[in-house]
Amino acid sequence: MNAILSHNRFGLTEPVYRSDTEAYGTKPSVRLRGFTRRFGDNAIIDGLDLDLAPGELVSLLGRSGSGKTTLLRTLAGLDGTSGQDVSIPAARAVVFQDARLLPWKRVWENVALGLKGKDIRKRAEQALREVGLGHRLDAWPLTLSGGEAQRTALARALVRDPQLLLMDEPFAALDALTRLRVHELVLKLWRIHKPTVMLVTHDVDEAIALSDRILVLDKGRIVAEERIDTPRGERLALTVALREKLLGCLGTGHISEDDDLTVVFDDKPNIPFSPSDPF
Ligand SMILES: Nc1ncnc2c1ncn2[C@@H]1O[C@H](COP(=O)(O)OP(=O)(O)OP(=O)(O)O)[C@@H](O)[C@H]1O
Repeated sequence: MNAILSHNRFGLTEPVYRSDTEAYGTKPSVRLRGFTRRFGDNAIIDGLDLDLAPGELVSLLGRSGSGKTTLLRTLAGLDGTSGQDVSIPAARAVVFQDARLLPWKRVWENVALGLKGKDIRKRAEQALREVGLGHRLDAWPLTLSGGEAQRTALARALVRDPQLLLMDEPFAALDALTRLRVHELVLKLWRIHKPTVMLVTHDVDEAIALSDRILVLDKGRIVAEERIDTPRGERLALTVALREKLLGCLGTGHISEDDDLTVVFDDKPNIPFSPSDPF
């Protein structure tokens, strides 16, 4: 069980205890039925059904070109969904792989960008404190480290109090140690604010460490799904077993299922090799 404070951005009240695996609400936060997205004649997303429960943290794995970003853009409302059976929350925020900060605006101004109403600086300040950057409010983005820039992007998303937080490989450009620290931070913030999260990642271990559920997308369809009930603190042993299975679903990301995976030697019989061999 994790002791957290009940969610009120401007006045933290009594603690609420919530386990990692507590059941979520029954009414989905995100619901797609038979969703299709075409570019020309190609159905990049092909008749997809998807439900995300409120407060659920779901990772989306898939080879390059499988449609992950296209799906994320749909959930962000950045792509046309008209005439389709799509239900997404109104309050959404996106964190991209690059922090996308405006270099001519100070850190707090980047976080406050587009906010309306009173106490905008105060709200930005509060969000920046939450990501551990209360001391860099007036800094210029170009003076931030990669991890700090991504934390600023996270603060900019959080300050909007999103019901749905979408993240497109937000940790990919960070070094291994910084990535682990930002994982911890994201989990801490997620436990406090409980947005529904869709995380696009290429990193199977990251998906196992963070998620309630992992989806594997291939050619615009969900081809594998793993629900993880093991508490996050106890996932190391699980990782070893589950990563092989998920890597099997993914291939290497470079070799397609249609490729001929047979090597022919002159003096030996055909030797098949596996997409997970380290080439
Ligand atoms: N605006 C567009 N016009 C035409 N084709 C597009 C457009 N956007 C995406 N595609 C195509 O849709 C397919 C899926 O792209 P998408 O970016 O969703 O894949 P992805 O799984 O996120 O890949 P990656 O892991 O490499 O980022 C690709 O073949 C891409 O070329």
